[in-house]
Amino acid sequence: MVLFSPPYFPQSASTSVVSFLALLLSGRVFIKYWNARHSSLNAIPTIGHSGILYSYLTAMQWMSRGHNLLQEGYEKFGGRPFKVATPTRWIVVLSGKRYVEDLCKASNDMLSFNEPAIETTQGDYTFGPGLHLHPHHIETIRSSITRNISTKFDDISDEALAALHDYIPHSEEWVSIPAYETLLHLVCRTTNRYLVGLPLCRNIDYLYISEQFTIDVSITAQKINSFPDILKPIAGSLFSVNVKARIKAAQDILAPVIAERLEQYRRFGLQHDALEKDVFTWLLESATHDYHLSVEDIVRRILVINFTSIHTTAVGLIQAVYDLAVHPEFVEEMRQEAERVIGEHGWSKASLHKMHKIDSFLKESFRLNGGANLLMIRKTIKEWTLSDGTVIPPGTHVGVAVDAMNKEEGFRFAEMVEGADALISAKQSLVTLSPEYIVFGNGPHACPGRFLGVNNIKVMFIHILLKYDVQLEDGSLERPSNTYFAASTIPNQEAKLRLRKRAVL
Ligand code: HEM
Repeated sequence: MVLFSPPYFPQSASTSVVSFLALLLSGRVFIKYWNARHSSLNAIPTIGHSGILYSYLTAMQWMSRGHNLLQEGYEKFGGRPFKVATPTRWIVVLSGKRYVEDLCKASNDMLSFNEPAIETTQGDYTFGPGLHLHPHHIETIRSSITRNISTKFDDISDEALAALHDYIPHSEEWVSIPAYETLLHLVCRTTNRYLVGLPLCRNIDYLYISEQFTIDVSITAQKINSFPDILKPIAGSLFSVNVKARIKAAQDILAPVIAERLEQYRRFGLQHDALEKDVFTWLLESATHDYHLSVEDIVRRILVINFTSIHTTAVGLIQAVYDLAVHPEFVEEMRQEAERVIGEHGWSKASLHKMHKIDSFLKESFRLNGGANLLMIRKTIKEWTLSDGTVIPPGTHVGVAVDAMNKEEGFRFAEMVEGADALISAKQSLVTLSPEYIVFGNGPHACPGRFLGVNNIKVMFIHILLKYDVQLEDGSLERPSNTYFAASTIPNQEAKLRLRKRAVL
């Protein structure tokens, strides 16, 4: 019989190992302490607690009070840079035109967009390695996805109408709908009609995956991020099971279409007329490596495009419809504009550009209730000196307190559509980037999908505006409150909307 016994370490050897590890640990703690004491971060004022230990008290509040901390810092330091402790690191918070311009001017070897983005999503474990290495899908969004909006405008509009028909009970009376859920479904179907086309965009399982993928990735990344770097590979493989299952389920649905498209591409190349104008072809157009031409890689990139587009677009639409419900005084003015432009120029992408009042309304809605209260997050690669002389050490996360910066003024629709301001708003539309208006970020990494997102929001918003009277459930004019979580702003998920079909159409 073999007796299993614990491995034998002579007493002195095990004591030496323990002493060595303890020495290593205290060395690390000492280096961290020394670096913290001598970091140039200490010269930047702090909101909340700043001591090496006390800062953890603020870090613990970040998840529930991040929004308040940013607002308090913005007010206390009058728009000058400040820092705030979060559970994983210090973040240096900037605000205002001057610092946004500093961010935009900094080169890619000074500030990294990708590092914090990969960290936040734990992309290597969630999306899978390779996606960030050659992110050609961003080129797909910048080129083909943006270029084809005009050509496929009728499809987008058709799907928005079909989805409204399916999701809103048919009645001549007022009907009540859960706002968040219904508008999210509407966005998901409309966006996917453009991306993957019929019949996939109505496949319930595919739609469910498209909506859930963002949530799965966010939850998984949070779990992985709660582990120290050294344990992340283990946490990554343990916690990414759900995301992997979701990718596999998407692959089961999309594989036949992708396999057929790849076959057509190999036989005829990209010039073949029979190649549909959709995301499958567009991804082939911007592919740069052989592995991009595989079913698995294409599925992952379609999910990532959904990840970047569905919830961002839905937040924009939901907040805009809440604003519509609480600002009945602007409804007639916008309806008249939409009807006049459609009457004179038809219903097309070009016509949307002529609807300045609707653009201004949406711009205000986006400005006051975006999807995040900290944007343009970057990580310093080298020591970075701001234009006011503030020095930020390498390896620091910086971001812009967009919400605090935007909320200085209330809903400015009336001023924007009257007098001189109307001219300004016509020139600076919702998609125009500027250092004062950063809902789509700014600089080299400004949102490449904003043209599609805004086009789709306008199409859905205008259909709702023209087809329905919209109220909050009890006719209340009080805007449904947002939920704030760390740096995210989530539109109210409980509010109900009352809709009544308009008699005129
Ligand atoms: C209309 C709603 C949208 C909003 C509010 C929005 C907002 C943003 C913001 C704030 C950024 C970061 C910019 C920065 O840090 O400078 C961003 C980046 C990005 N967005 Fe959007 N977005 C929207 C829609 C979309 C859509 C529809 C797509 C895809 C079709 C998309 C794809 C992306 C991608 C790929 C990036 C990363 C760009 C890069 O790596 O350089 N977004 N978006």
